[in-house]
Amino acid sequence: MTSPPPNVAVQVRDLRKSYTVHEKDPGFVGSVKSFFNRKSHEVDAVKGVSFDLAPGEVVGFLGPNGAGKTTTLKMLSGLLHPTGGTARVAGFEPRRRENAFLKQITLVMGQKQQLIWDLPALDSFLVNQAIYEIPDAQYRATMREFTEVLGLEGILKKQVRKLSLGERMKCELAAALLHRPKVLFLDEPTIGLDVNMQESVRAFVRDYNQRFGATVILTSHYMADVTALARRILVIDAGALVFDGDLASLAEQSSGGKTVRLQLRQPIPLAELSRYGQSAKVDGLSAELTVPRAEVSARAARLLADLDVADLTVEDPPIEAVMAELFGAGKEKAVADSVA
Ligand SMILES: Nc1ncnc2c1ncn2[C@@H]1O[C@H](COP(=O)(O)OP(=O)(O)OP(=O)(O)O)[C@@H](O)[C@H]1O
Repeated sequence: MTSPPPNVAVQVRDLRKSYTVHEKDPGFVGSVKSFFNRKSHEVDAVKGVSFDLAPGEVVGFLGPNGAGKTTTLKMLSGLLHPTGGTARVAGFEPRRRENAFLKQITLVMGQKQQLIWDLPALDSFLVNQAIYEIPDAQYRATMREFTEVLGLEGILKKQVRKLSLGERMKCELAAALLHRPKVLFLDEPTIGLDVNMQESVRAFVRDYNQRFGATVILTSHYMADVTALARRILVIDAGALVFDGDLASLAEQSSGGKTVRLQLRQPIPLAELSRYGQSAKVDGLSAELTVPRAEVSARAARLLADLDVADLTVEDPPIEAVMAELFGAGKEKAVADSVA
């Protein structure tokens, strides 16, 4: 494969990964049987994915459970060898795991930890300083910045096992970014965190991206992470890329209509508002309803002409609703949420 142009940080072409899964009946008899007659089948986890990321781009990588997100990120960070296709990250072929490559990337998995459990986080940081050969001055400067942005003061010297989940996640992020990688693979970095902690992780990632011009691929089940950080969205479903575009165009994929919110000067009976659209709600002088995407202008004009409207806004459905609809799961909930 020829080198990608310098304005491409991540280049993925027809990337594929199949796992061989060995089957075994439960129990001792099953073990003996499988010893003599081993059965297996292939799982095509990633089926020919292609995309390019520009340096500094932040991309949300979305998809239902088992879609192939983690497998893709593991291939891009060199932990898994692809079955087919090619990837180049920061100019390197990930599968070779060259030192120079490892210094350019990081993989953060919210469900896994790299900090040493029985030692203070500071000790793990020193280990990483040695592994990544971070010069002392750069280590101290980065530690100062991270301590300030993440609020690490007071927790660095505590045994990791005694930290709260949120405190530990902040330390995990700091450890993973200490060597100032240029490409970040963040797999569910906010999983299990409370809303405030999620927000501080987001702020940290945003700050890091801006400060170092890092390229970020982020998977998250919390749409707030994605909407706050990423303009571009890649959606993978059953191993295949089914969407690559901005958030607004993802919302366009929804057939669920748009939400019209009204601020009225005169109260209106619910039955009357319901004539203009679906799922109408009235709360005092505030009202909302869902109207078909293609008829938004016409319905809005009618509402303005017929009612005493102080303010009218039109919103796309929440991204959760679009995703639920795209994946055919929780459709009723999606519709309910989209007008909540
Ligand atoms: N080591 C493995 N051996 C066999 N099959 C695997 C292995 N790892 C993942 N798979 C399968 O590959 C598919 C993709 O899994 P992957 O973990 O990449 O999905 P994901 O999109 O990250 O899902 P989630 O959102 O649930 O984390 C799934 O069908 C999964 O069961």
